Amino acid sequence: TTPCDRPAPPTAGLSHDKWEIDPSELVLLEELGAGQFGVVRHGRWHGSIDTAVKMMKEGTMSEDDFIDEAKVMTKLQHPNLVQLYGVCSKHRPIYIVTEYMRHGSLLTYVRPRQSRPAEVRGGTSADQLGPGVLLDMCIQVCKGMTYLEKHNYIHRDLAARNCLVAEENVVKVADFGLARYVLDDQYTSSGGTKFPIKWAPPEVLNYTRFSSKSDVWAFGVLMWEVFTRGKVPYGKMKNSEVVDMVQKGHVLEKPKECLNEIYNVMKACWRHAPEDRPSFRLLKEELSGVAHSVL
Ligand SMILES: CN(C)c1ccc2c(c1)CCN(c1cccc(-c3cc(Nc4ccc(C(=O)N5CCOCC5)cn4)c(=O)n(C)c3)c1CO)C2=O
Repeated sequence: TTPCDRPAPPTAGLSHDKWEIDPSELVLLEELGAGQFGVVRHGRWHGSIDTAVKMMKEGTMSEDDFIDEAKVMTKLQHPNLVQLYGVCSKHRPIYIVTEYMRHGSLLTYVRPRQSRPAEVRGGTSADQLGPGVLLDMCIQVCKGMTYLEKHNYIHRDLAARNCLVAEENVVKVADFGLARYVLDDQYTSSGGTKFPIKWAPPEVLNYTRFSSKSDVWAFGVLMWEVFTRGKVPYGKMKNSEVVDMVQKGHVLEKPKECLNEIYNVMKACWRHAPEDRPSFRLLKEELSGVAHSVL
Protein backbone atom coordinates (compact mmCIF):
# COMPACT_ATOMS: atom_id res chain seq x y z
CA THR A 1 0.00 0.00 0.00
CA THR A 2 1.11 3.61 -0.63
CA PRO A 3 2.56 4.92 2.63
CA CYS A 4 0.46 7.95 3.63
CA ASP A 5 3.49 10.26 3.66
CA ARG A 6 4.03 9.77 -0.12
CA PRO A 7 1.88 11.75 -2.70
CA ALA A 8 -0.72 9.56 -4.39
CA PRO A 9 0.12 8.49 -8.03
CA PRO A 10 -1.11 11.19 -10.49
CA THR A 11 -3.86 8.98 -11.97
CA ALA A 12 -5.43 8.21 -8.60
CA GLY A 13 -8.97 9.62 -8.22
CA LEU A 14 -9.34 10.59 -11.91
CA SER A 15 -12.46 8.71 -12.99
CA HIS A 16 -11.98 10.19 -16.51
CA ASP A 17 -9.56 8.89 -19.16
CA LYS A 18 -7.80 11.62 -21.11
CA TRP A 19 -10.24 11.32 -24.06
CA GLU A 20 -13.14 11.98 -21.66
CA ILE A 21 -14.24 15.63 -21.66
CA ASP A 22 -16.14 17.13 -18.73
CA PRO A 23 -19.33 18.68 -20.22
CA SER A 24 -19.21 21.44 -17.60
CA GLU A 25 -16.11 22.73 -19.44
CA LEU A 26 -18.14 23.15 -22.65
CA VAL A 27 -20.32 26.14 -23.58
CA LEU A 28 -22.73 25.23 -26.43
CA LEU A 29 -23.31 27.93 -29.06
CA GLU A 30 -25.18 28.05 -32.41
CA GLU A 31 -26.28 24.98 -34.38
CA LEU A 32 -24.02 24.08 -37.32
CA GLY A 33 -26.33 21.54 -38.95
CA ALA A 34 -27.27 17.90 -38.65
CA GLY A 35 -25.50 14.73 -39.76
CA GLN A 36 -25.97 10.96 -39.48
CA PHE A 37 -25.91 11.16 -35.70
CA GLY A 38 -28.08 14.23 -35.20
CA VAL A 39 -27.43 17.87 -34.39
CA VAL A 40 -23.95 19.39 -34.33
CA ARG A 41 -23.32 22.64 -32.47
CA HIS A 42 -20.51 25.15 -32.29
CA GLY A 43 -18.99 25.04 -28.79
CA ARG A 44 -16.35 26.75 -26.66
CA TRP A 45 -14.10 24.50 -24.48
CA HIS A 46 -12.14 25.80 -21.47
CA GLY A 47 -13.54 29.24 -22.41
CA SER A 48 -11.24 29.66 -25.41
CA ILE A 49 -11.00 26.59 -27.68
CA ASP A 50 -13.46 26.57 -30.60
CA THR A 51 -15.05 23.14 -31.04
CA ALA A 52 -17.84 21.36 -32.88
CA VAL A 53 -20.01 19.17 -30.66
CA LYS A 54 -21.95 16.23 -32.13
CA MET A 55 -24.85 15.39 -29.81
CA MET A 56 -25.53 11.74 -30.56
CA LYS A 57 -29.22 11.16 -31.18
CA GLU A 58 -30.36 7.97 -29.39
CA GLY A 59 -30.35 4.90 -31.62
CA THR A 60 -28.25 6.40 -34.41
CA MET A 61 -24.87 5.04 -33.34
CA SER A 62 -23.42 1.91 -31.68
CA GLU A 63 -22.12 4.00 -28.84
CA ASP A 64 -20.04 1.54 -26.78
CA ASP A 65 -18.10 0.40 -29.84
CA PHE A 66 -17.50 4.03 -30.79
CA ILE A 67 -16.33 5.03 -27.30
CA ASP A 68 -13.75 2.21 -27.51
CA GLU A 69 -12.63 3.46 -30.94
CA ALA A 70 -12.44 7.08 -29.69
CA LYS A 71 -9.18 6.24 -27.87
CA VAL A 72 -7.62 5.26 -31.22
CA MET A 73 -9.11 8.26 -33.06
CA THR A 74 -7.74 10.83 -30.63
CA LYS A 75 -4.27 9.51 -31.52
CA LEU A 76 -4.78 10.23 -35.26
CA GLN A 77 -3.24 13.70 -35.51
CA HIS A 78 -2.43 15.53 -38.75
CA PRO A 79 -2.80 19.12 -40.05
CA ASN A 80 -5.29 17.86 -42.70
CA LEU A 81 -7.45 15.75 -40.37
CA VAL A 82 -10.22 17.31 -38.23
CA GLN A 83 -8.89 16.57 -34.73
CA LEU A 84 -11.04 14.56 -32.34
CA TYR A 85 -10.57 16.27 -28.94
CA GLY A 86 -12.59 13.73 -26.98
CA VAL A 87 -16.02 12.50 -25.89
CA CYS A 88 -18.49 13.22 -23.09
CA SER A 89 -19.64 9.65 -22.46
CA LYS A 90 -20.78 9.81 -18.82
CA HIS A 91 -24.26 11.06 -19.83
CA ARG A 92 -26.79 10.60 -22.63
CA PRO A 93 -26.76 11.84 -25.29
CA ILE A 94 -23.00 11.36 -25.59
CA TYR A 95 -21.06 14.24 -27.17
CA ILE A 96 -18.27 13.93 -29.73
CA VAL A 97 -16.04 17.00 -29.44
CA THR A 98 -13.80 17.94 -32.39
CA GLU A 99 -11.81 20.82 -33.79
CA TYR A 100 -13.99 23.63 -35.31
CA MET A 101 -13.76 24.54 -39.01
CA ARG A 102 -15.21 28.02 -39.65
CA HIS A 103 -16.28 27.65 -43.30
CA GLY A 104 -18.21 24.39 -43.11
CA SER A 105 -18.15 21.63 -45.73
CA LEU A 106 -15.86 21.67 -48.77
CA LEU A 107 -18.86 20.88 -51.00
CA THR A 108 -20.74 24.05 -50.09
CA TYR A 109 -17.51 26.05 -50.11
CA VAL A 110 -16.66 25.30 -53.76
CA ARG A 111 -20.23 25.86 -54.97
CA PRO A 112 -20.84 29.34 -56.45
CA ARG A 113 -23.09 31.22 -54.08
CA GLN A 114 -25.95 32.44 -56.36
CA SER A 115 -27.62 34.19 -53.41
CA ARG A 116 -25.94 37.62 -53.93
CA PRO A 117 -23.98 39.13 -56.87
CA ALA A 118 -20.21 38.68 -56.45
CA GLU A 119 -19.37 42.32 -55.67
CA VAL A 120 -21.64 42.61 -52.60
CA ARG A 121 -20.92 39.06 -51.43
CA GLY A 122 -17.48 39.89 -50.02
CA GLY A 123 -15.11 37.17 -48.77
CA THR A 124 -13.89 34.36 -50.99
CA SER A 125 -16.56 33.19 -53.40
CA ALA A 126 -16.26 30.05 -55.47
CA ASP A 127 -15.50 31.83 -58.75
CA GLN A 128 -12.51 33.47 -57.02
CA LEU A 129 -11.20 29.97 -56.27
CA GLY A 130 -8.87 29.63 -59.27
CA PRO A 131 -7.75 26.20 -60.56
CA GLY A 132 -4.56 26.53 -58.51
CA VAL A 133 -6.59 26.85 -55.31
CA LEU A 134 -8.88 23.96 -56.32
CA LEU A 135 -5.84 21.73 -56.90
CA ASP A 136 -4.26 22.84 -53.62
CA MET A 137 -7.46 21.88 -51.76
CA CYS A 138 -7.34 18.40 -53.34
CA ILE A 139 -3.67 18.07 -52.36
CA GLN A 140 -4.54 18.93 -48.73
CA VAL A 141 -7.22 16.19 -48.69
CA CYS A 142 -4.64 13.83 -50.23
CA LYS A 143 -2.14 14.64 -47.46
CA GLY A 144 -4.71 13.83 -44.77
CA MET A 145 -5.61 10.60 -46.55
CA THR A 146 -1.92 9.67 -46.97
CA TYR A 147 -1.60 9.87 -43.17
CA LEU A 148 -4.68 7.64 -42.67
CA GLU A 149 -3.35 5.19 -45.31
CA LYS A 150 -0.03 5.00 -43.46
CA HIS A 151 -1.95 4.15 -40.26
CA ASN A 152 -4.07 1.54 -42.09
CA TYR A 153 -7.13 3.61 -41.27
CA ILE A 154 -9.98 3.49 -43.84
CA HIS A 155 -12.37 6.47 -44.12
CA ARG A 156 -15.28 4.55 -45.77
CA ASP A 157 -17.16 7.73 -46.75
CA LEU A 158 -14.67 10.16 -48.30
CA ALA A 159 -16.50 12.88 -50.28
CA ALA A 160 -16.43 16.68 -50.53
CA ARG A 161 -19.41 16.82 -48.09
CA ASN A 162 -17.22 15.07 -45.47
CA CYS A 163 -14.31 17.49 -45.71
CA LEU A 164 -14.28 20.86 -43.93
CA VAL A 165 -12.72 24.28 -44.59
CA ALA A 166 -11.04 26.69 -42.15
CA GLU A 167 -9.37 30.08 -42.65
CA GLU A 168 -7.18 30.66 -45.73
CA ASN A 169 -8.64 27.73 -47.69
CA VAL A 170 -7.27 25.16 -45.23
CA VAL A 171 -9.06 21.85 -45.92
CA LYS A 172 -9.26 18.89 -43.55
CA VAL A 173 -10.78 15.40 -43.79
CA ALA A 174 -13.60 14.85 -41.25
CA ASP A 175 -15.61 11.93 -39.82
CA PHE A 176 -13.13 9.27 -40.90
CA GLY A 177 -14.08 5.77 -39.73
CA LEU A 178 -17.45 6.85 -38.31
CA ALA A 179 -19.38 4.93 -40.98
CA ARG A 180 -18.69 1.75 -38.97
CA TYR A 181 -20.85 3.03 -36.09
CA VAL A 182 -23.94 4.16 -38.00
CA LEU A 183 -26.96 2.02 -37.06
CA ASP A 184 -29.17 3.13 -39.99
CA ASP A 185 -28.95 0.23 -42.44
CA GLN A 186 -30.26 2.50 -45.23
CA TYR A 187 -26.77 4.03 -44.91
CA THR A 188 -24.66 0.96 -44.15
CA SER A 189 -25.95 -1.56 -46.70
CA SER A 190 -25.00 -1.01 -50.35
CA GLY A 191 -28.68 -1.49 -51.30
CA GLY A 192 -29.79 1.25 -48.92
CA THR A 193 -31.10 4.62 -50.08
CA LYS A 194 -28.42 6.52 -48.12
CA PHE A 195 -25.40 4.42 -49.19
CA PRO A 196 -22.87 6.66 -51.03
CA ILE A 197 -23.13 4.66 -54.29
CA LYS A 198 -21.64 7.45 -56.45
CA TRP A 199 -18.39 7.39 -54.45
CA ALA A 200 -18.09 3.57 -54.37
CA PRO A 201 -15.81 1.36 -56.56
CA PRO A 202 -16.95 -1.98 -58.09
CA GLU A 203 -15.53 -4.13 -55.23
CA VAL A 204 -17.54 -2.10 -52.70
CA LEU A 205 -20.73 -2.21 -54.82
CA ASN A 206 -20.37 -5.99 -55.22
CA TYR A 207 -18.76 -7.18 -51.98
CA THR A 208 -18.62 -4.08 -49.68
CA ARG A 209 -14.87 -4.69 -49.65
CA PHE A 210 -13.52 -1.39 -48.19
CA SER A 211 -9.81 -0.58 -48.32
CA SER A 212 -7.51 2.41 -48.73
CA LYS A 213 -7.87 1.71 -52.48
CA SER A 214 -11.65 2.17 -52.21
CA ASP A 215 -10.91 5.47 -50.43
CA VAL A 216 -8.68 6.30 -53.47
CA TRP A 217 -11.66 5.74 -55.81
CA ALA A 218 -13.75 8.08 -53.63
CA PHE A 219 -10.91 10.63 -53.68
CA GLY A 220 -11.10 10.64 -57.50
CA VAL A 221 -14.81 11.47 -57.23
CA LEU A 222 -14.00 14.16 -54.64
CA MET A 223 -11.54 15.72 -57.12
CA TRP A 224 -14.30 15.67 -59.75
CA GLU A 225 -16.66 17.41 -57.26
CA VAL A 226 -14.05 20.10 -56.58
CA PHE A 227 -13.19 20.79 -60.25
CA THR A 228 -16.87 20.90 -61.25
CA ARG A 229 -17.34 23.33 -58.32
CA GLY A 230 -19.76 21.08 -56.49
CA LYS A 231 -21.75 19.27 -59.18
CA VAL A 232 -23.51 15.99 -58.27
CA PRO A 233 -21.58 13.06 -59.81
CA TYR A 234 -23.58 11.33 -62.61
CA GLY A 235 -26.22 14.11 -62.30
CA LYS A 236 -29.79 12.88 -61.93
CA MET A 237 -28.94 9.21 -62.70
CA LYS A 238 -30.56 6.65 -60.39
CA ASN A 239 -28.26 4.62 -58.12
CA SER A 240 -29.05 1.43 -60.10
CA GLU A 241 -27.97 3.13 -63.35
CA VAL A 242 -24.73 4.33 -61.75
CA VAL A 243 -23.98 0.81 -60.46
CA ASP A 244 -24.50 -0.51 -64.00
CA MET A 245 -22.26 2.14 -65.55
CA VAL A 246 -19.45 1.66 -63.02
CA GLN A 247 -19.54 -2.15 -63.43
CA LYS A 248 -19.18 -1.63 -67.20
CA GLY A 249 -16.10 0.52 -66.65
CA HIS A 250 -17.65 3.90 -67.47
CA VAL A 251 -16.18 6.78 -65.44
CA LEU A 252 -17.07 10.43 -64.84
CA GLU A 253 -16.31 12.80 -67.72
CA LYS A 254 -13.56 15.46 -67.56
CA PRO A 255 -14.81 18.61 -65.81
CA LYS A 256 -14.82 21.62 -68.18
CA GLU A 257 -12.07 23.65 -66.54
CA CYS A 258 -9.86 20.72 -65.55
CA LEU A 259 -6.37 20.22 -67.02
CA ASN A 260 -5.72 16.90 -68.80
CA GLU A 261 -2.90 16.14 -66.35
CA ILE A 262 -5.38 16.44 -63.47
CA TYR A 263 -8.07 14.40 -65.22
CA ASN A 264 -5.46 11.67 -65.85
CA VAL A 265 -4.93 11.45 -62.07
CA MET A 266 -8.71 11.17 -61.50
CA LYS A 267 -8.89 8.35 -64.05
CA ALA A 268 -6.06 6.48 -62.31
CA CYS A 269 -8.19 6.54 -59.13
CA TRP A 270 -11.02 4.86 -61.08
CA ARG A 271 -9.12 1.84 -62.40
CA HIS A 272 -11.33 -1.25 -62.05
CA ALA A 273 -8.84 -3.34 -60.07
CA PRO A 274 -8.05 -1.83 -56.65
CA GLU A 275 -4.38 -2.88 -56.93
CA ASP A 276 -4.05 -0.90 -60.17
CA ARG A 277 -5.06 2.36 -58.45
CA PRO A 278 -2.26 4.57 -57.05
CA SER A 279 -1.72 4.85 -53.27
CA PHE A 280 -2.46 8.20 -51.60
CA ARG A 281 1.29 8.57 -51.08
CA LEU A 282 1.87 8.30 -54.85
CA LEU A 283 -1.16 10.55 -55.59
CA LYS A 284 0.33 13.25 -53.36
CA GLU A 285 3.59 13.15 -55.37
CA GLU A 286 1.75 13.23 -58.70
CA LEU A 287 -0.60 16.09 -57.75
CA SER A 288 2.24 18.14 -56.24
CA GLY A 289 4.16 17.57 -59.50
CA VAL A 290 1.23 18.92 -61.53
CA ALA A 291 0.91 21.90 -59.17
CA HIS A 292 4.59 22.79 -59.67
CA SER A 293 4.71 22.22 -63.42
CA VAL A 294 1.51 23.70 -64.87
CA LEU A 295 0.16 26.15 -62.24
C1 LIG B 1 -20.82 8.62 -40.73
N1 LIG B 1 -20.37 9.84 -41.37
C2 LIG B 1 -19.54 9.74 -42.55
C3 LIG B 1 -20.72 11.07 -40.86
C4 LIG B 1 -21.18 11.19 -39.54
C5 LIG B 1 -21.53 12.45 -39.03
C6 LIG B 1 -21.41 13.59 -39.86
C7 LIG B 1 -20.94 13.47 -41.15
C8 LIG B 1 -20.60 12.22 -41.65
C9 LIG B 1 -20.79 14.70 -42.01
C10 LIG B 1 -21.81 15.72 -41.66
N2 LIG B 1 -21.80 15.96 -40.21
C11 LIG B 1 -21.87 17.30 -39.76
C12 LIG B 1 -23.15 17.85 -39.51
C13 LIG B 1 -23.22 19.16 -39.04
C14 LIG B 1 -22.07 19.93 -38.83
C15 LIG B 1 -20.80 19.37 -39.07
C16 LIG B 1 -19.61 20.23 -38.77
C17 LIG B 1 -19.61 21.60 -39.16
C18 LIG B 1 -18.51 22.41 -38.85
N3 LIG B 1 -18.37 23.75 -39.18
C19 LIG B 1 -19.28 24.59 -39.74
C20 LIG B 1 -19.02 25.96 -39.78
C21 LIG B 1 -19.93 26.84 -40.36
C22 LIG B 1 -21.09 26.33 -40.87
C23 LIG B 1 -22.12 27.22 -41.49
O1 LIG B 1 -23.23 27.29 -40.99
N4 LIG B 1 -21.86 27.90 -42.61
C24 LIG B 1 -22.84 28.78 -43.24
C25 LIG B 1 -22.20 30.12 -43.46
O2 LIG B 1 -20.99 30.00 -44.23
C26 LIG B 1 -20.03 29.19 -43.51
C27 LIG B 1 -20.58 27.79 -43.32
C28 LIG B 1 -21.31 24.95 -40.79
N5 LIG B 1 -20.42 24.10 -40.24
C29 LIG B 1 -17.41 21.85 -38.15
O3 LIG B 1 -16.41 22.58 -37.87
N6 LIG B 1 -17.43 20.54 -37.79
C30 LIG B 1 -16.28 19.93 -37.11
C31 LIG B 1 -18.51 19.71 -38.08
C32 LIG B 1 -20.71 18.07 -39.59
C33 LIG B 1 -19.38 17.46 -39.99
O4 LIG B 1 -18.91 16.65 -38.97
C34 LIG B 1 -21.72 14.91 -39.34
O5 LIG B 1 -21.93 15.11 -38.12
